[in-house]
Amino acid sequence: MTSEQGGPSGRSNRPGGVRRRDDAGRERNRGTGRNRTESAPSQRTRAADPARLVAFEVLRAVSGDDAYANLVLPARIRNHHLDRRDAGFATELAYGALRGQGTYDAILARCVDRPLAELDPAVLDALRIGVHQLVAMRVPAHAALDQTVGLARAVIGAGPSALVNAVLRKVAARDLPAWLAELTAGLTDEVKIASLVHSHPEWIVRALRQALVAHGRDVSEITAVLEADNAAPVVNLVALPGIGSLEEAFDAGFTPGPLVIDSALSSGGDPGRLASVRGGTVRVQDAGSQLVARALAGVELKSGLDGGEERWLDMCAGPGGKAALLAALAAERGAWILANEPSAHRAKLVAQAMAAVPEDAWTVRTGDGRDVGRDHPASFDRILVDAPCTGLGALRRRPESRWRRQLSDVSELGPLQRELLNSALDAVKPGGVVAYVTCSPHAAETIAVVDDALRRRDDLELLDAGAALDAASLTGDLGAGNAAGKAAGNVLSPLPTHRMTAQLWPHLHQTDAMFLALIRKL
Ligand SMILES: C[S@@+](CC[C@H](N)C(=O)[O-])C[C@H]1O[C@@H](n2cnc3c(N)ncnc32)[C@H](O)[C@@H]1O
Repeated sequence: MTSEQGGPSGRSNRPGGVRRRDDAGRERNRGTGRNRTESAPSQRTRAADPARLVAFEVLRAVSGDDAYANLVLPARIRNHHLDRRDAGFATELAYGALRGQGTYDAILARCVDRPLAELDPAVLDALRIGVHQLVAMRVPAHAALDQTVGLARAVIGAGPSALVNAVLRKVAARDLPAWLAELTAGLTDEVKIASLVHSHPEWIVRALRQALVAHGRDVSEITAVLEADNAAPVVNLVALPGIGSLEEAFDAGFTPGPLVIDSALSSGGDPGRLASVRGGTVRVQDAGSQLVARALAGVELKSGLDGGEERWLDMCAGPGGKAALLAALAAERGAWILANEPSAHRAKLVAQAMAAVPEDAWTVRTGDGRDVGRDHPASFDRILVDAPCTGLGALRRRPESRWRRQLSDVSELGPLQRELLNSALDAVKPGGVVAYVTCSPHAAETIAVVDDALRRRDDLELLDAGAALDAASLTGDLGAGNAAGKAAGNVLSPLPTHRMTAQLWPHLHQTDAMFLALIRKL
């Protein structure tokens, strides 16, 4: 099926031609009466296709200015007035080229006569965009070549565009399976092979393999984990309980979320077009985040025997996703929540996120969570520590982060994670519960941190986080408790304490890989 595009991006970038893109991003040219694959490079596309230009600008901002793709992309789409279909094409191209960078650079290294580091970074970004179209998108090779060469000519120059043309022609000589066979020929190291085939740094492949075992799963699941990281994630919505409604989202094509109440999901489209999302009563939030927040809210307390209102704390609240859901849940049952965040800018985002919730239900504190235990000892019934972490469980949402993160980040974050958890354990009332959460399954950021707390203190008891997630879910059988893996026959792990913690996985639950431990103070 093809359809004519309206708006500025539907106009031809070439004299005499009208550019059309179908659902798969294929383009058809009409009106020039010339077979463009036969024309010389210098006579081909002279201006950049806006969708490809947007993808290129995103890659340049990410590699040149350390920008975040998910923040840059929407602004560039707006600047270039892309319609919905072009925006989808640009998103797939930018995110795909960023996710696939490891594999694509390995392919390019075989097609360029010098080390890639010696290329102009802009040329390298144009090449990555070209490779993604050639090996991973349903774009005809001639369109991928012509348009990428045209882009390079328009934004970098005629000389570099000739290099781009020559290199991409070599890339186009093989399809992806043939390239992968060539790249991995003679290799026996499973980590190296997975790193090349699934475009993850080797240290992350190693860490995710270890994380599977540490959380009681089988290491053979690594392929599914890496594939899930490379798939475009669905958009999840949450209607703030007692405040928001999903009716408008359902009318717009979202479907009810299967995992958690008051949620919806969609595989495409911009949720920002919904008035309920713009008004903040419905929010974009991964189902895993919703589940861990609801699990904490649902757990039975042995504190609060004084009969007063429950006091909750979100110790690391920015930018406020879980704080907003927790605040709405707190408001429903007459509780109050303090949302703490050290960064003033992010603290403002937290207040904005909670703005739809009655304001007597919440307060924002701008400060270091490590001080809260000292400043407010034994003061809270429920505390969320959504600790700063490597984010290795959310790689599908942050396409560039796998290339930015380093092994050293894991050990650098460890002391902060431990201090925050310890501060929360000081701040919680006896009988109250602390949820320690990360969007990373890395054993050093999850069970090792919880183990240390349990070793250092004798006033703690671990609750069954898997059961709490099940109770918070619609299905009741998530199988996220780490005991589930043990039952599945993995004899290496987990240790007895680990069996009480829980780990969600993108390949199993279609959520971010959130870790949850629920710790009660005795
Ligand atoms: C994983 S994010 C939290 C995400 C948030 N809960 C949400 O759902 O939107 C971790 C947050 O911890 C904050 N943070 C960093 N150092 C901190 C500290 N010393 N005390 C408290 N929070 C800290 C970061 O600024 C960041 O906003």
